[in-house]
Amino acid sequence: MSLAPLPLAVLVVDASGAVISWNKAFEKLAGYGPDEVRGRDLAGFVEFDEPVQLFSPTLAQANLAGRLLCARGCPLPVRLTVAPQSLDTEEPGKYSVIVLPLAGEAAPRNALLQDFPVAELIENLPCVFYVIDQSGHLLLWNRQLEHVLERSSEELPTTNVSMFFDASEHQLVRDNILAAFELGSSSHEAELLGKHGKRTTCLFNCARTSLGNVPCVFGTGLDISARKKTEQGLRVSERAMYSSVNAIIITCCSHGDNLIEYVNPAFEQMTGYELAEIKGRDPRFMRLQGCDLHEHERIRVALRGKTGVHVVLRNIKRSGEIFWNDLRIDPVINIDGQVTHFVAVINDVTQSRQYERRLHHLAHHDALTGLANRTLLQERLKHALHSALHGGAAGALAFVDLDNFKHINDTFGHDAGDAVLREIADRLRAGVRDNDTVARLGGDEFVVLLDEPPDETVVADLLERLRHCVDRPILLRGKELIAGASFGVAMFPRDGDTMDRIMRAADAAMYHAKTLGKNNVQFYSTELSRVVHQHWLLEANLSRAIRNREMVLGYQPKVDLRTGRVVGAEALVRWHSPERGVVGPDKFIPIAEQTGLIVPLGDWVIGEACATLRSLATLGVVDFVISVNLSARQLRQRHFVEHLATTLREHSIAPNALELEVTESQLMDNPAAALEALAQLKALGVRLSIDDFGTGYSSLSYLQKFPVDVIKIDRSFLGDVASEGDAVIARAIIALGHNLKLEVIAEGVETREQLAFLQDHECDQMQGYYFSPALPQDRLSSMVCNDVRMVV
Ligand SMILES: Nc1nc2c(ncn2[C@@H]2O[C@@H]3COP(=O)(O)O[C@H]4[C@@H](O)[C@H](n5cnc6c(=O)[nH]c(N)nc65)O[C@@H]4COP(=O)(O)O[C@H]3[C@H]2O)c(=O)[nH]1
Repeated sequence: MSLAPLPLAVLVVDASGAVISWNKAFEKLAGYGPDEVRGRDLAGFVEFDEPVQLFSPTLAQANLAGRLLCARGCPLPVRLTVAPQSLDTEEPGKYSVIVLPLAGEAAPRNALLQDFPVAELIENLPCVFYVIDQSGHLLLWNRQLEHVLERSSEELPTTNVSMFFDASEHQLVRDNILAAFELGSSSHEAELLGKHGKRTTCLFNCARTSLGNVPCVFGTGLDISARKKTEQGLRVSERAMYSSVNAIIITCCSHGDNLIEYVNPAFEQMTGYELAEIKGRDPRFMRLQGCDLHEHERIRVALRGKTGVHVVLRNIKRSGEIFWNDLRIDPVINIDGQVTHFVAVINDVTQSRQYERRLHHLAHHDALTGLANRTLLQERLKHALHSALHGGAAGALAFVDLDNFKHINDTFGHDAGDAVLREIADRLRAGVRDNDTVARLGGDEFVVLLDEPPDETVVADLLERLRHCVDRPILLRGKELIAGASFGVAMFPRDGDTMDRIMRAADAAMYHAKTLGKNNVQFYSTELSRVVHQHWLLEANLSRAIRNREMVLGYQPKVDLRTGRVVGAEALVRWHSPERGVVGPDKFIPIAEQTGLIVPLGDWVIGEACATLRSLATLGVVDFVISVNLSARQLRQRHFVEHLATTLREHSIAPNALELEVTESQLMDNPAAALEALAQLKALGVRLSIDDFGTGYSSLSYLQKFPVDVIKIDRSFLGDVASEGDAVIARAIIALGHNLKLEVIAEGVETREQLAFLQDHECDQMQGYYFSPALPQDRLSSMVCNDVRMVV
């Protein structure tokens, strides 16, 4: 081991105490030259306070006090540490003696420093070291600098140090070196550039000195690249946080609470609160009391568990305005793994929330009336049914169908219809409690869902009251309209334990209310279910029957009352059902009307009647008229006239061989629309007849305008022609028809007296069991071909 660089005074002695080696520091401390040390004993230099047996093989370490006998003459109090050089196995029995002056007696610091191995130290410094002359060139440097600059030691002294930096920093570097020369010291940060692109940011600290009278600056450059990078990163995050459009709150939770430490400008702008006034407060001061409790609980749990959470809730701004927050809270963990802070990012989602709500409202409400729509009704019914099935409380569902809506709509137009629907909606809504639901399913179909009514009597009373409300006149453009409504009610779970069953039961009850003459309230019952079931069965079978051609036409002859000749026939449809036998039209025509099946059925009847006319024509029968009954629904079909023209053309039938019978009530339902439809049919050339005349309330002015050819006296007026009442009406109808230049036909003629009456009053034609019921086509053909006549 070399003792030379050690700053402490050290001697190495053998077991006899003879000095084997020593260092410069010892010479310095004792004031002897090497020749004066060599060959002497330790005892020649040191006086121990107590006599000691020093060097035994068992000695581990000894601390002793004594005096160093210095060359200067005065003994120096010292402490000696003696230890065997046990590691040096080559030279056993050697001991190190470190001589330390006691406090106050230390050699001057400079003296120690002079012995310090400065060159080695500089070389191994963990930073850049340099000495620069006034021209800006390096005089001295350490390995670290070569390494950072990626240059060899030959290149360094020839380059001005400013060249080791980016051009943008040259001035800064020069200024700082100059400052050190002028002011004694300076410090700055700059980035050293390696020859091959390496960049090292250093903190330079330099000071003025001189080497052999040459003024220079020396200093160190500490690599702060990593710190710079972190600082830079922090600055970016801080900036990002500052300029984020999302509001950010940082809270501190180190002391078990959660208090605001920082909010960014976006937060201040969003809430109106400034950092200064809310710093140190718990962010909960902004919450809307009593709302979003579930969300607040989730936040509480997350904060306690030091985890993240995402919620959407309402808070209050400084202005008192409530706003919707999309709030994401995340913990911030320090290097020790402790959660010290939480960062909350808030997005104001008030607008999108309102938009969502609006969409939700639109998706769940009827645009015209604002009532619940089918979707919302189903949701509420599902919920009510669930409570009924599991909680035991019953519910009631009522279907409400307006009785006169179609008439109002057709007569007064759609605007009036809409106004009526809105008014009815208001009345229904006003008549129930807040937790009940009133819905509109479309058209004039309303539904009332009663939430947990006490019993059926209460339901009946309430719906009866609602019915009265709906039945009150509605004032529209100075006219009083009455909508009237039929109510069908199902109690659940008694009448159904699924939504579908409940709806069907209420629908069935409403259908029943309609058949009972409308404007009444009917509850569902099992008996009703049977009737309705029959109805539905019929409905299902009817559509199949039309497809399977189970329909048959009968033809009731029409007789000229002057000649007794058969001049025409009325086509009457029958259903030859494989299960039920022959079913009369009274049973199925109303169902066909309700379901719309009347349209394909009516088309079939017209086609069939045309085929019969064609077959009669081929038998040479001309001037023969077949009439068919036309339903109002057919008449309303948009392309009915074109369709009819096509059918006539296809069968090569002259239009005036076909007569269309429309009932008086159908025409008067919407006279204006009827007038237009009849005019188009007339233009086509077909004959038109008003059926059941006298049963409706035709206004004479309309009657004059309708382009009809025939009026048909309803058979109820021929009941007892002997009675003055019936006879008067029948006579008046015949006279009226003739005055309007129309033919008059009597239907349902059964007796000789009726016939005589009609002949006496010059009625033109008759049909009825007196002469013939409806006949199959072949029998009609043979009757007409054989000119079978009624005896007149
Ligand atoms: N008591 C009595 N009745 C007689 C007499 N003579 C004929 N009748 C019956 O009176 C009804 C006359 O037809 P409607 O008034 O047009 O009344 C028809 C008509 O409104 C409707 N209908 C029949 N076929 C069709 C059709 O193809 N289309 C449409 N839309 N309705 C039809 O069904 C109703 C009933 O038809 P039907 O049962 O065939 O009953 C027929 C006929 O069989 C009689 O002397 N005494």
